[in-house]
Amino acid sequence: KGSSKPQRMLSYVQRHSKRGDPDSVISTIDIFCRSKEWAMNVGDEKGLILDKLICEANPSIVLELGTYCGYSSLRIARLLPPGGRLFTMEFNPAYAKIAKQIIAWAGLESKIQVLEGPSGDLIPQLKKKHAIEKCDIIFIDHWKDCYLPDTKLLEECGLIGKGTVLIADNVTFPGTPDYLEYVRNSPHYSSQYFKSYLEYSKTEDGLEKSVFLG
Ligand SMILES: Oc1cc(-c2ccc(F)cc2)cc2nccnc12
Ligand SMILES: [Mg+2]
Repeated sequence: KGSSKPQRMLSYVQRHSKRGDPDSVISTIDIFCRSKEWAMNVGDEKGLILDKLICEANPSIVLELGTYCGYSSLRIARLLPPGGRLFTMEFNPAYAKIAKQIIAWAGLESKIQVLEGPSGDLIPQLKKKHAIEKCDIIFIDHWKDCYLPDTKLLEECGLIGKGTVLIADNVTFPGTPDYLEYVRNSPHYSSQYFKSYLEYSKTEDGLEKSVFLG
């Protein structure tokens, strides 16, 4: 049977990072991914850009599409103001299970809620089930062909309001052409590309920041 990469990442975190210290957990995951096994976290280079965008927006409610092992959940939640909340959606139950343990190890479980299931099913439940009005920031980092349909669904559900900031990972590699075309050509969004590199690699990638204008 053997272990999975997420399981090996969790073990490495529990052995090499300081419990209750999100920065220690984040840097430990980056060391694991650089020295042991590459993994699809947003990573430290794009992560620094994400940090800056989160701090600038000072968000209360953040939605993340694509939890994986919880790396970006930690990056986001550690910067939230008191009372701020992160809701993160993960389709893969094995990933969600590991993410919850990494989030707990880092001591951020009170700020993060991991929602398991397809984002297309979970998004329409957010308002009623989680008393969410509008999202301040939406970090999109799941399957590339879901970026655009989920953005349209979020608009239809009234979860995107004037000033909502969409931040999308991997818009260059693996690439999300239909999503980019939409946010860059829509009169309702003001978009900006932050050039960087694919996590733990030399390939170009970047984050697209799109502000909803109303
Ligand atoms: O950041 C990412 C990178 C990759 C990815 C795929 C193939 C490669 F060769 C390299 C990197 C996939 C991802 N899927 C979901 C969310 N984020 C991802
Ligand atoms: Mg990604």
